Amino acid sequence: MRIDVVSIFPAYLDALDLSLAGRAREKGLLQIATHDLRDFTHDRHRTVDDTPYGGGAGMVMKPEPWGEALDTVATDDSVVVVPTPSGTPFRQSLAHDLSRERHLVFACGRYEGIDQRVIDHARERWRVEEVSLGDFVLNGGEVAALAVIEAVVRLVPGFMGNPASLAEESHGEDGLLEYPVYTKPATWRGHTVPDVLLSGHHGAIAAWRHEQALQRTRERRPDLLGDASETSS
Ligand SMILES: N#Cc1c(-c2ccc3ccn(Cc4ccc(CN5CCCC5)cc4)c3c2)n[nH]c1N
Repeated sequence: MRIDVVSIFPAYLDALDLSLAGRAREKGLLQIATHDLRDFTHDRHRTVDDTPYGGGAGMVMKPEPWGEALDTVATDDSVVVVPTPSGTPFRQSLAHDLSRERHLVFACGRYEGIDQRVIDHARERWRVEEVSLGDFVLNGGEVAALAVIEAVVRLVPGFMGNPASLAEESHGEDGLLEYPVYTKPATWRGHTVPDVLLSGHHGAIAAWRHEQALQRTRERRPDLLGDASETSS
């Protein structure tokens, strides 16, 4: 897989060198490159924004630099991922979908967003996914790109050291939240580990973990359980 990220703050993505993505790059499973949007401007001030048509606060990112950047970076089989507050909520299902793609191009906006014509034009040439991390407001798309990249890259076949750990994850096939996890010491500041986890009884451990996951999901994310959440025992 290849990932290209276009941003006016490309150094924001340096954190990827520290994470799983860095290891994937070493293993040859992943190529990642960042691009400074200002390198696709031609004026002395390397201008990337202007005032919004129709008025309103803030500035909007100009279409021309984005057009040149995507022309340069994207290829026929690219998927252009655009983080935006108005995007589709990013879910594990989309992470799985994107992990099978050959080339992802992240368009990280700033200011009040990217001129809509950039997205509309991109949809004429590539698959475009406008995604949101959640119902809160960030100052730009870089943080979202980091999160999406990490969620996607860890699903790339051959990437995770222990693929079995992917099988048990939250928001996976069973759609429940993660059960609580423990490690040594057995007692820490007066807090003990649940006896069942020390029992060696794998059936009982699996049942306890499922019940814990169900209880947590009921309490914190009843929406994941559908209509049955109120009535199930
Ligand atoms: N993913 C994700 C995101 C983002 C995100 C992603 C990308 C960009 C690019 C710029 N910003 C800043 C911004 C802030 C407010 C608005 C809304 N305004 C109302 C009237 C005109 C715009 C538009 C943009 C971004 C924010 N925020 N939250 C998420 N989950």
